[in-house]
Amino acid sequence: MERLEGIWQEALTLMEEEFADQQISYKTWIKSITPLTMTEESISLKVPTPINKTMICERYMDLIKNSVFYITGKDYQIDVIVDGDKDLKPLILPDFDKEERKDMGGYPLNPQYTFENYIIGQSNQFAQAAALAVAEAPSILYNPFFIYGGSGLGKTHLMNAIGNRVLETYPEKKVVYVSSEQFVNELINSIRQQRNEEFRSKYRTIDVLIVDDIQFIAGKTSSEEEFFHTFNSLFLANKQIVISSDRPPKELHTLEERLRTRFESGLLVDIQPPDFETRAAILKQKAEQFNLDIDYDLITYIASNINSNVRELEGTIKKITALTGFSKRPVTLEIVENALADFNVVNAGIITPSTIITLVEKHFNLKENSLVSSKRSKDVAFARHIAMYIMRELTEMSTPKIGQELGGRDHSTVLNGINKVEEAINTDSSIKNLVNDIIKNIRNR
Ligand SMILES: Nc1ncnc2c1ncn2[C@@H]1O[C@H](COP(=O)(O)OP(=O)(O)OP(=O)(O)O)[C@@H](O)[C@H]1O
Repeated sequence: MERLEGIWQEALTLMEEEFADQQISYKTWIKSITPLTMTEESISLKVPTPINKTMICERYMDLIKNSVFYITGKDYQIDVIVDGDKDLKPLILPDFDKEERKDMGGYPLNPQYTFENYIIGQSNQFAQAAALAVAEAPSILYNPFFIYGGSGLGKTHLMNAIGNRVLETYPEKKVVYVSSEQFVNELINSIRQQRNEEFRSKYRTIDVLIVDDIQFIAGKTSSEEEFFHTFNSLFLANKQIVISSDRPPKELHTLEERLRTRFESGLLVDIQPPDFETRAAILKQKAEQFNLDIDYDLITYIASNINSNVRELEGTIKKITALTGFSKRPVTLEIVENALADFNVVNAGIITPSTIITLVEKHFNLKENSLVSSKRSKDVAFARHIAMYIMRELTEMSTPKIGQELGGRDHSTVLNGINKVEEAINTDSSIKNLVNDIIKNIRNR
């Protein structure tokens, strides 16, 4: 047994390297394995759920076998056994007629939004891997699952992809996708029509509840109250809850504390604006989707002019398609510039964190890299706070990402810095002018 444990530890190290940035998948499928027994020919491994077994057998068997072979020089047979003691099987309701789903309310899922056509890059791979894990094993892995990020970065796409995949894999499950605005409207109508009970029973018999843009519920007391009860009853019944928001729960300032705590109790993932390669890949995919014949040079030209929002990338492709008259006319630079003009971005240049850092340092006459250093002198700390504030204003970066850019500071330090600058701007007009000047310089650089 000791030998097996040693082999397994080494195998884990090898396998972890293979997963590189996909730590969620590694933890979910590989780290959860317990080595059980070993004979001359075979090794048995224990996994927590039947879904883990399926995933191991279908996706990761070669990886495991190869890693064990690399360490032992022997081709062991690998047996996978589900841990019989834990009843972690997903709750499956009795037969559920697909037609009935139409009566479940909520928006219909968008069949165009799938995992297959979701382009993965550095900015979203963590969110995508976690979303896929949730879709493959609802109620088992990450509950609630909370996705946050700026507008147009693909949250709705991922949420729908989860719903579509759940229905594909578990057609008997009741999946409801709803925006928080729709939830609020339905609640108000049900109160008006004295149909509260109907509303409650509808929302409390769902297997997977997907709520988009939860920020709109924050501050609406009776809706929060109702949502809190819906959340609790689903959660206690081991049903999957997926939530999206434009910011992390901590920054939903008007949200009741108890809801915030509930949201934070599951897995929080963020989606960042896509990097250049991802933008180019998304544009390429969208161009194919619209049958657009466009050179890769022009794709990269668009990718370097639109730097934050996937919706705008998509809009540019749609505009180009319209400008070419839906004909097979080749796309020219002129057409592209024309399309980009709509988004007011031609030659606007990209505002990167390092541009902001450099210009703030120059403005305060600080040495290069002062803001990312560990220096905490008053003037450096003040300039750093200004940089945090400006990053929040001019980019779509989340506070953890801003912290990362500024020398690995944590989310609460960034939030604190931004709050200080906000306060100063509101009380001191010279600081307001100073910040505005720096922003102007960054924009006109
Ligand atoms: N990684 C991606 N791959 C392919 N398409 C994407 C990707 N990310 C976003 N999109 C597309 O960009 C458009 C906008 O995305 P989506 O509506 O999901 O954004 P969102 O984050 O929900 O925005 P909002 O907060 O404004 O509702 C959609 O058409 C979506 O398909």
